[in-house]
Amino acid sequence: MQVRVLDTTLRDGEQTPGVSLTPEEKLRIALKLDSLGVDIIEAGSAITSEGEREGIRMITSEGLNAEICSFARAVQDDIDAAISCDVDSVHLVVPTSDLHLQHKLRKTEEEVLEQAVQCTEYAAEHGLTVELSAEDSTRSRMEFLRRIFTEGIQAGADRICACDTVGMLTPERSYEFYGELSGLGAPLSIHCHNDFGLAVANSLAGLRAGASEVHVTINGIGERAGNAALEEVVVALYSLYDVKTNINIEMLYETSRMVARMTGVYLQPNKAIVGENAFAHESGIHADGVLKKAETYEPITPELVGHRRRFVMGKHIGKHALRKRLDELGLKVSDEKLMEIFRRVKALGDMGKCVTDVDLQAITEDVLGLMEDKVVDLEEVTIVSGNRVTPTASVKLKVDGNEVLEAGTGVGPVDAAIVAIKKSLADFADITLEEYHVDAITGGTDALIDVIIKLRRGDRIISARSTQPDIIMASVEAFLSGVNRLLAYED
Ligand SMILES: CC(=O)SCCNC(=O)CCNC(=O)[C@H](O)C(C)(C)COP(=O)(O)OP(=O)(O)OC[C@H]1O[C@@H](n2cnc3c(N)ncnc32)[C@H](O)[C@@H]1OP(=O)(O)O
Ligand SMILES: CC(=O)C(=O)O
Repeated sequence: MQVRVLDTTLRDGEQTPGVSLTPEEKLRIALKLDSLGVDIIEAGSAITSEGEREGIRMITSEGLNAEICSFARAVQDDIDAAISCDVDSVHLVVPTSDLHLQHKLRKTEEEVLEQAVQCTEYAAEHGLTVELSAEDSTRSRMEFLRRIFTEGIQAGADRICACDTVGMLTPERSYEFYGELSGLGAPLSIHCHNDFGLAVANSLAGLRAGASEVHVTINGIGERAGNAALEEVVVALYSLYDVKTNINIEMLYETSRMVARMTGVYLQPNKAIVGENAFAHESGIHADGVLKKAETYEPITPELVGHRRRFVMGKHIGKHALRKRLDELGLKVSDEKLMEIFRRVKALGDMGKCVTDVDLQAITEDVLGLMEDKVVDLEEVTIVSGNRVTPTASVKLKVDGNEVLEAGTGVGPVDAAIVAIKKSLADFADITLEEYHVDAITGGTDALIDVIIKLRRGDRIISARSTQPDIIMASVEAFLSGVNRLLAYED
């Protein structure tokens, strides 16, 4: 069995409140989806706006492998708009529940049926592949649903789709429901929403019942709680049901990240398959198991979906994972020192802190006694800054026992201070600042400032950190801490 994938990230996904993509962004995502291997790209809803049509046209003019589809209501103008974008197909949507007919369309079943048939004929006559879709089908009368699909197929619909528009199915009902629609004479598609968190389970149940196409979005974005997530459906089919799709599974993680970046809808860390924690391990028992045999706590390999495994340091850590991380950071320690580092990591965890690599390096260097004799010590720092002066800093340092006085100017007070320190050390060691990152941990102008820097000396790169309410002092301390650690390694 092979399942076809219709990706609607660019249509239903873009209907996520707050998301709108420019034509160029749509094109970039479409190119990615095409290389991912989706069979059909629902590129948008051509009637929506001029920009939407421009985006769809940009996509159709690329000659992609995927079929390019536009959403259309059962309205001739919508189909004409789709035709003007040169799409291959329309996802022609007709509400079918009494609720939608009476309150939204204010039409009878007969009127809607006629509208659906006419629009199907019109689209087919204009050379479009037609996927006739019933909106709110899972709250519709089965008899009417079967009738609209049967007459739609007679009118030229190539495929039919039943939408669980507000996510009302359960896996059991989905199996029954799609089973009843799977023998009507055209391939059946599934379109499930995630209002009860069941979109993926319902999609899988419907596919098992005989549907052959599934509508999904990257990261499960879409209206309200979203749609069935492509990555979850595809990997479940592959790993749990032994069912094939044309998706290049190893591109799932990069595609997920791209869509998150471009839509601004970022993932919760525990998102299945593509979340940052999907292959991360902190607890000692798990990490030890994974180090010995990854399958113990990983149902699939991270490489399968283009992700990566991570071991996270914190309260639940065990010694095996700690040793591994220290090895990766190039820090060699005895069993006795390992126990001391282990104890300190646990103590930080008990204080509610997460332990970053910078913290782990600092703890290890302290335990190893690398920091006992600081080569560089700050005696004084003075800053002058304002709207009519060039930011200037003077520093007095003790460098290897000798007093060094220097001054520097910069684009701001932090830059001036770092320039002055670098000048003080110029004759002593060739150290360069590779990265500087600053965060305000708490809110307000009196916030705690967290500065993380990366320094290089030759081939060795280290990170250092300082957290203080004063951004200049945090920067100076982080810099000097990094310098001392680099110099300590020299010994
Ligand atoms: C479940 C889904 O995801 S449906 C897809 C949702 N996507 C969109 O809405 C795409 C973006 N939408 C838009 O840009 C606009 O809503 C447009 C251009 C489609 C229409 O805009 P407007 O003409 O201003 O109408 P508006 O959006 O206010 O109302 C929708 C109209 O379409 C009708 N309609 C809704 N669905 C359908 C349908 N499937 N087939 C036919 N008519 C429909 C409604 O009854 C209403 O008609 P009315 O004006 O006669 O009352
Ligand atoms: C058509 C569609 O997106 C829905 O019914 O959910």
